[in-house]
Amino acid sequence: MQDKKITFIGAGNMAGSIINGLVKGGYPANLICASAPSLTNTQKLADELAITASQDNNQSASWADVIVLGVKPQMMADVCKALVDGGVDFTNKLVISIAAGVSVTRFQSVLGENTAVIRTMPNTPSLLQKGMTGLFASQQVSAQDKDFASELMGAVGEIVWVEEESQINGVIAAAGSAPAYFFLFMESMQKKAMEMGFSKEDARLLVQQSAIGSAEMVKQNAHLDLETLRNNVISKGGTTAEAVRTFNELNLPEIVGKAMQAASDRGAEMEKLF
Ligand SMILES: NC(=O)C1=CN([C@@H]2O[C@H](COP(=O)(O)OP(=O)(O)OC[C@H]3O[C@@H](n4cnc5c(N)ncnc54)[C@H](O)[C@@H]3O)[C@@H](O)[C@H]2O)C=CC1
Ligand SMILES: O=C(O)[C@@H]1CCC=N1
Repeated sequence: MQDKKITFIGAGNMAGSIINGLVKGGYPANLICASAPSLTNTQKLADELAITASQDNNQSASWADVIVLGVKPQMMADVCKALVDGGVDFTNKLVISIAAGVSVTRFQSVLGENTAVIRTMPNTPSLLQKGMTGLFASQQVSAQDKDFASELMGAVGEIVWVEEESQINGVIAAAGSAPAYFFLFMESMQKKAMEMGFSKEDARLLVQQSAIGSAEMVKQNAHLDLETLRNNVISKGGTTAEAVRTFNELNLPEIVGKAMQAASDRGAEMEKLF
C-alpha cells in the first residue's frame, strides 16, 4: 500500500474501528494521527496501537496527506469550517469522509470547490478487518488517490465503488447500518432462547455460533444462492419449515425491505439537513 500520512478528525466508534483494523493489518502506526477535542478515545488508541493522539485538529490536518473525517454528520460542517479558518490548505490533500448524509457538494462548499473528496460508507466490523465499505469519488480525485482509498478501506474489509453518489445511501441501507440489524435479530433470538430456559451465556452461545457458522457458509459457498442454503436446512414437515413459514406469514422480507428503505431515505434526508 502507498504509505501516506493519515489524520483522522474524530476517532469514535467507526473511525476507531478503521484505525484498529489498519494498524492490526500492518499499516505503519507512525503515519496515523487521531485528533479530537477530548483525548478520551484518541489516547486509548495511541496507547494500544502506538499511533499519535492530538487535540489540535488544524495541526494534525496540516501534517497529513489524507484527512479522514469521522465526526457526526451534524457537526461536520462546523468542524470543516474550523479547519479552513485554522489555515489548513486542502489543495494537495485527499479528504475521505466516513459520514452518512453529508454530500460531496456540501464538503466542497466549505473546503473549496476543487477539493478531492471521497465519500465512504464503512461499517464497524472494520475493527476485525471484516468491514464492508462503499466508496464514491468526486471528479477531482486522481486515479492514484482512488487506488489509495481502495487499499485503505480494503485493508479493513471488502470494498465496492459506486458511480452515483446517491448509491451511498443504498450502501448505508445494505452495509453501513446492517450490523445493527443482525445484532437486533440475534438479540431477539437470545431473548427467546432465555425464555426457553437457557442461561444468558448459553443463549448467546447458541445464537452467536449459529450466526457465525451461517455467515461462514454463505462466504464459502459463493456458488450457491442464499435461497438454496436456506432450503438445505428445511426438512419437509420439520421444524425449520414451521419457523420459516411463520417468518413469511409475518412478512419478514417486507419488514426488512421497509427498514432498509427507511435507512436509505434518512441518508437522503440528512444530505439536505447537513
Ligand atoms: N457507527 C457506525 O456504525 C458508523 C458510523 N459512520 C459515520 O461515522 C461518523 C462517526 O460516527 P460514530 O463513530 O458512530 O460516532 P462517535 O460519536 O463514536 O464518534 C465521533 C467522534 O468525534 C469526536 N469529535 C467530536 N467533536 C470533534 C471535533 N470538533 N473534532 C474532532 N473530533 C471530534 C468525538 O470525540 C467522537 O469520538 C458519523 O458521521 C457516522 O455517520 C459510518 C458508518 C458506520
Ligand atoms: O446510524 C448512522 O447514521 C451511522 C451510519 C451507518 C451506521 N451508523
